[in-house]
Amino acid sequence: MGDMPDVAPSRKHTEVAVGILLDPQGRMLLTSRPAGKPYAGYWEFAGGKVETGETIEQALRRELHEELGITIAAAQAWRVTEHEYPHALVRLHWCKVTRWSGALEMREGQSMRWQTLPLDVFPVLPGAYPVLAWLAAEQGFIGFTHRLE
Ligand SMILES: Nc1nc2c([nH]c(=O)n2[C@H]2C[C@H](O)[C@@H](COP(=O)(O)OP(=O)(O)OP(=O)(O)O)O2)c(=O)[nH]1
Repeated sequence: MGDMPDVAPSRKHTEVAVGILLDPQGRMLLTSRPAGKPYAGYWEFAGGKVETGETIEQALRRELHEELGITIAAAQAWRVTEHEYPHALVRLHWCKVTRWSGALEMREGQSMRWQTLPLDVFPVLPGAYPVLAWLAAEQGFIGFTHRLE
């Protein structure tokens, strides 16, 4: 045990850093999951798995650079959620990102949409539903946040 990195509180979770990119008008960036990944074609917030030794912020910076070609300024951890999928039990570390440099490029062949509530993209990864509810509460938005069919 002495050599184990003191990062993940539980080994059974996959730690994921997720970025809620917000533009100056408060719109949120949603991207579609590329072919070949679980839930391909589902809409999500950009991000990905934390690698050994990385902080959440480092992982988010790496993922957003790899996926979107941007370099983010400081990201602040906002909420943490968990979701159980058939393929994995994930712990999602949600961060709001309002400042970045570089133009958005879809480096993995994804699609992107700037969205306001209610989202018009469909389907959305179920692991993102709770965060949509919190964003709605923050914005004073009442009603369904996303389509279910
Ligand atoms: N990026 C992202 N992942 C989410 C969201 N909601 C949600 O449940 N997840 C889950 C889906 C996946 O199980 C996990 C993210 O893993 P991933 O497979 O996309 O990560 P990755 O890009 O590092 O993948 P890879 O290198 O293994 O291909 O988190 C979300 O809004 N954004």
